Amino acid sequence: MLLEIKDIHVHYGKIEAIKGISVEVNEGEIVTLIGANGAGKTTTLKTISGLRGLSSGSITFDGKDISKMPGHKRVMAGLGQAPEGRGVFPGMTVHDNLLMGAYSRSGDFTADLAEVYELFPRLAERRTQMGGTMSGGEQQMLAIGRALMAKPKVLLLDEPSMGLAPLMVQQIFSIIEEINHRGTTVLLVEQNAQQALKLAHRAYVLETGKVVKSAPAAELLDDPDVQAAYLGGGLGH
Ligand SMILES: Nc1ncnc2c1ncn2[C@@H]1O[C@H](COP(=O)(O)OP(=O)(O)OP(=O)(O)O)[C@@H](O)[C@H]1O
Repeated sequence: MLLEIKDIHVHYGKIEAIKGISVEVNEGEIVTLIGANGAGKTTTLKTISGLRGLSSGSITFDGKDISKMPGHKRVMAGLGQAPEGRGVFPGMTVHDNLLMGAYSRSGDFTADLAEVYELFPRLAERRTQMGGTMSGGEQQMLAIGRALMAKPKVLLLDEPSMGLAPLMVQQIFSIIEEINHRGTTVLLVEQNAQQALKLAHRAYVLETGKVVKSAPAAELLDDPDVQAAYLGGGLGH
């Protein structure tokens, strides 16, 4: 197993937001965490990336306990992050934003830059444009491209579909699929349960800080409870 989150508890002050969540991600998989607003998806992802500390439980990545490792070291160890709200540097060009993604690496990354531009032709067209003037979808592409520049073993994605038009969501999701085909494992947090379940191999359903279901994604797409709660009242897919 590449990434193992074991019985983590996370607090905001006295409030326990995550009440014992366990998630496993195997090499080569796309795993998704779905759930309503406030279920704890983002907090779980932030805890994995090191932006929040945990009160108890453990996170093991690539055979090492990283529970107490600082966030930037987790990136260097191979946990790539494209944060919620994108985190693009607005006053830097697209190109420089991408180069920032490789800051922790040594050696030549020309081939990786070329691959990111190949995956995202839109970024290649706009390489001299300022990050802050890109559209929401383009900024999402840039955030993912920048994360890829660190050559992650696992890519952590926090709601990449947020605020995007359906066509752009489809584009982003098909690029995520392609990134996975090329060998990167993906852990995806999504409100858009339908799209996420279509893309992922396995999924976890979170409710109020706990996992209430975990199963192959295709199974959850057909689960009447999941359909009623997260897929538009079972209107099909
Ligand atoms: N900075 C914070 N301070 C206090 N409580 C917080 C903070 N961030 C999140 N919470 C609380 O933690 C719980 C989990 O929130 P979280 O953002 O992880 O959920 P989520 O499933 O990602 O939802 P959303 O899709 O709305 O982001 C919620 O009850 C939320 O109010």
